[in-house]
Amino acid sequence: MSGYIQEDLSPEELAHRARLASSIAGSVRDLIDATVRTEVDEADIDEARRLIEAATAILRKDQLPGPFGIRFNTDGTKRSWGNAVLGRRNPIAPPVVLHHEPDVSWTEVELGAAYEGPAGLVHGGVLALILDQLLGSTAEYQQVPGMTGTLTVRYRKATPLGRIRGEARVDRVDGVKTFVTGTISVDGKVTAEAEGIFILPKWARGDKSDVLRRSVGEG
Ligand SMILES: CCCCC/C=C\C/C=C\C/C=C\C/C=C\CCCC(=O)SCCNC(=O)CCNC(=O)[C@H](O)C(C)(C)COP(=O)(O)OP(=O)(O)OC[C@H]1O[C@@H](n2cnc3c(N)ncnc32)[C@H](O)[C@@H]1OP(=O)(O)O
Repeated sequence: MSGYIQEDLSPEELAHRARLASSIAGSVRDLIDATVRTEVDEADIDEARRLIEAATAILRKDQLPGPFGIRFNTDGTKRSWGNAVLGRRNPIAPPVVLHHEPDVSWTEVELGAAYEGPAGLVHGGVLALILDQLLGSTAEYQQVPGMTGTLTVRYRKATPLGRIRGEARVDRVDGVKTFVTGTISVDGKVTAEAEGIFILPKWARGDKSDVLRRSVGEG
């Protein structure tokens, strides 16, 4: 399967690239929030556009031919820096930082104006996006990874924009299928519940899944 790349970078080089990735993505994320909320006049919009287009031209000077892919590091960690939820380099990603404990994986993330659905509330698709990754990464961390086969979300209460907490646990494993449950909560109250069935695809069964199972955690 293409897009999975082994890269041998020194820890110093990796740390350096991580800093660069986070800094540019953070600036663009701030730009997205500023764009959603700006009230400036046309002259300021024109000036801002000129500067943004100049910045884009600088970044376009040297580009990957396609998406970032998933890169495996020598220490066994991997980088999914283009990932839509976790991607360190991806300003569309909230970004979600996952914490894995023996029985539970969790995240706390601040969702601002760019993630709005109903007025003042988090878009349901954004919650599903976060739950998909959280539940999928939980399965991966427990060494029973898979692609999302089915994700079911029950929205119990509206989720206001701001700080949310996600939690997930592996419920059971049945052959190549891992069943994971999770919640989104705000101020200790559950606003959404999910169940995901993660399936190890045929192409990743056997020896390849051993490689994958050893490569957990984001570098
Ligand atoms: C270097 C190696 C790398 C290997 C990587 C491999 C896997 C891990 C991938 C990622 C893990 C990492 C992190 C996870 C974190 C992220 C979460 C987000 C992940 C995504 O964003 S991912 C994108 C959205 N996702 C898709 O793009 C899936 C498209 N789809 C397919 O790729 C296939 O459709 C697949 C694989 C789902 C199944 O295909 P298949 O041919 O392998 O399965 P097969 O027929 O063998 O069925 C086996 C058993 O699963 C049952 N079954 C089949 N399909 C089901 C379904 N949909 N729901 C419930 N159960 C289902 C059968 O009924 C049978 O059950 P039973 O054994 O009981 O009969």
